[in-house]
Amino acid sequence: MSPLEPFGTRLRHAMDERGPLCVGIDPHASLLAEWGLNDDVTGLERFSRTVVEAVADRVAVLKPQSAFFERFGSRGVAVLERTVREARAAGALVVMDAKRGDIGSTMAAYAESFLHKDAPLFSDALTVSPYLGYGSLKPAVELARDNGAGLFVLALTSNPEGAEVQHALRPDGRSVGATVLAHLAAENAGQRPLGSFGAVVGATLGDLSSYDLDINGPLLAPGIGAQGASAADLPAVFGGAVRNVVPNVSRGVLRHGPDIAALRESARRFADEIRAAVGSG
Ligand SMILES: O=C(O)c1cc(=O)[nH]c(=O)n1[C@@H]1O[C@H](COP(=O)(O)O)[C@@H](O)[C@H]1O
Repeated sequence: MSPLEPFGTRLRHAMDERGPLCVGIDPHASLLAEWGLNDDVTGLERFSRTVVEAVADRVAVLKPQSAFFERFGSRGVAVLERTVREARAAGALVVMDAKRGDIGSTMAAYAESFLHKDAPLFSDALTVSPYLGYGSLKPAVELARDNGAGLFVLALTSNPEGAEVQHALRPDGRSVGATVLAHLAAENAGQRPLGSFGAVVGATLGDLSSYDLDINGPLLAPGIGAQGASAADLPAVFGGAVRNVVPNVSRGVLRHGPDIAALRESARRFADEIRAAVGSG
């Protein structure tokens, strides 16, 4: 197999072709019940297959949330492997939402699990936490680079509890979140058309003009739909960086299942709202 182009390059092309929407695959127990499925591995598989069938051939990114699969043990993880494979085969990029973060030596093993091209769970990108120190992510940065993959580093998360860590001021007067963004900008310097090392920045956060979001990398923006933000909020939150935003919607789309046409229609509506708010090109 020929080596993959860098994640940032592949993502930019996918966003240009399909629009920037990322649909989350979050098989909450409550959603399985709403879809008339059992809260077991069979229900999990049915749910995930349905989402992939509905949207993997039309949205740029799918983001499976690993915890919802892990809770079923090894059989759930096997479903996650198939979900990743099938979503990628249908042309979507897969961001594995596992929010890993550890000291450098064990971070390397987490990176091997998701970012090595021969790993059963190889994904185009992985969500990671920098809160053991940004430098602890170095093995993941290096492995991602070697394998054409990317990272989304939690910078300014969508949940209200994040502020006590992310807004905390360092001795140099900069906030912790701003420092994470600065590290990412350095990682992506000179990369065209887009760097592979993204930040997670909640769409729920209001005006972020005091932060430099211009990291030359993608900004994964959860919070639209169930958490109260809307596509119309994106320009005010992200300013000039809005062109690099990958808005994530999970429950806002998933609640329309299990009907494939209804899932597609919901994803299309969100994609249209995003296009209207952000503009194309
Ligand atoms: O990394 C993430 O994906 C993430 C970061 C964050 O700050 N906030 C956040 O909601 N997420 C994830 O994004 C998804 C949001 O789901 P909905 O609120 O259902 O759209 C969930 O899978 C969350 O775990």
